[in-house]
Amino acid sequence: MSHSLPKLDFSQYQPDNPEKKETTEAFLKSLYETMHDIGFFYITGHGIPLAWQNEALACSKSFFALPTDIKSKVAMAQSPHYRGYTKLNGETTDYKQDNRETFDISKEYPTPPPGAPGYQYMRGPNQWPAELPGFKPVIMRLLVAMQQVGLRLLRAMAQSLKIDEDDFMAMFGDDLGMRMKLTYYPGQTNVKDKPLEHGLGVGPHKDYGFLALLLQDQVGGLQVQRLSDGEWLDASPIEDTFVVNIGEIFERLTRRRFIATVHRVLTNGKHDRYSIPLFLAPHNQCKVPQLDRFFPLENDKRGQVADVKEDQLLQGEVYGENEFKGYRRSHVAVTNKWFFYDDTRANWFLRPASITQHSIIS
Ligand SMILES: O=C(O)CCC(=O)C(=O)O
Ligand SMILES: [Fe+2]
Repeated sequence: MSHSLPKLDFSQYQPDNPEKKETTEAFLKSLYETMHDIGFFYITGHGIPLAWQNEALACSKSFFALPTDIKSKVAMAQSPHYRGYTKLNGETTDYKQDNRETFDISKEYPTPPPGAPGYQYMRGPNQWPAELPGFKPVIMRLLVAMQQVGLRLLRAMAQSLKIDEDDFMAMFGDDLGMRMKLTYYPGQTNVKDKPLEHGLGVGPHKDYGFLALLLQDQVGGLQVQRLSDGEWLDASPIEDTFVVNIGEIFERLTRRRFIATVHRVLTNGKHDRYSIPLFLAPHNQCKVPQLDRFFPLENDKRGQVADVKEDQLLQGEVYGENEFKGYRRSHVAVTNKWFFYDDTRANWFLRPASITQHSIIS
């Protein structure tokens, strides 16, 4: 089968090995061209064992196969850190309800101190299903491995853009923003978890933050919209590869030298599909550099800015505040249950325990 998206071999990228200077340079050139023209590619040579990938997909499948009342015990509504299970059709993309269930995980961070502003609660512990004791180690093993590959890809991207690598990487660090989503897209013929008729697992969208790295099973359904002609290309599954793309904020920071490409997932006619995307973003306190820090406007080749909506602009704003804004909107019930806006302090805070325990909104 031919695949219309480029495939890059990440083992060619060895920036710390002087003997691999040429292959590293060649990799960076292809990376730049790919991110400039298409904004989506597969990576091979990533170093994550196939067994870790398959075991994580199998664990994810076992989780979604649990009865709804068991899955609901780790519902996202239970977590002020926006972690856990979201039921079928629980989120909306491009005005249509998603035909998927998700389970959101991040690194295990300590709970923020009492009185911390709301956005700091994006960090905190995960929820884990007590019924599946083997789940956590297998999922966390993949999360750590994908995070390492993701950070290495970001470093390669900075090098290919010829921007200051240390300056760019300082936006991430230990407290980086990270989110893994286990996803389950029931097939159109699934009678238990019947998808809506519109046939979209997830509607057309650009990812928001910086980098997305995706593991998918062999079913297929992910499509990428080519910028030049609007054509939808299949990102057909290729075993032992990950699919890479960037988010809107990064697109903006590069002044569109790199593009954040629109993509969607079609519901498969017959088969259920499982995928595991990981999203990386700057650390909580990071002030994303002014947009012309890396690329002053006078050197702007494309003369275009990305279409990040005005209220998502990040200039001078703490990244964590912005990320929190996105989550507040996507998961309104979770927000109402856990947070309130305090006019006097002009910020969001966790509701006092007495209120959350008796909350009428669930
Ligand atoms: O499941 C996939 O293939 C892609 C999911 C996706 O685009 C997303 O969650 O942002
Ligand atoms: Fe996406």
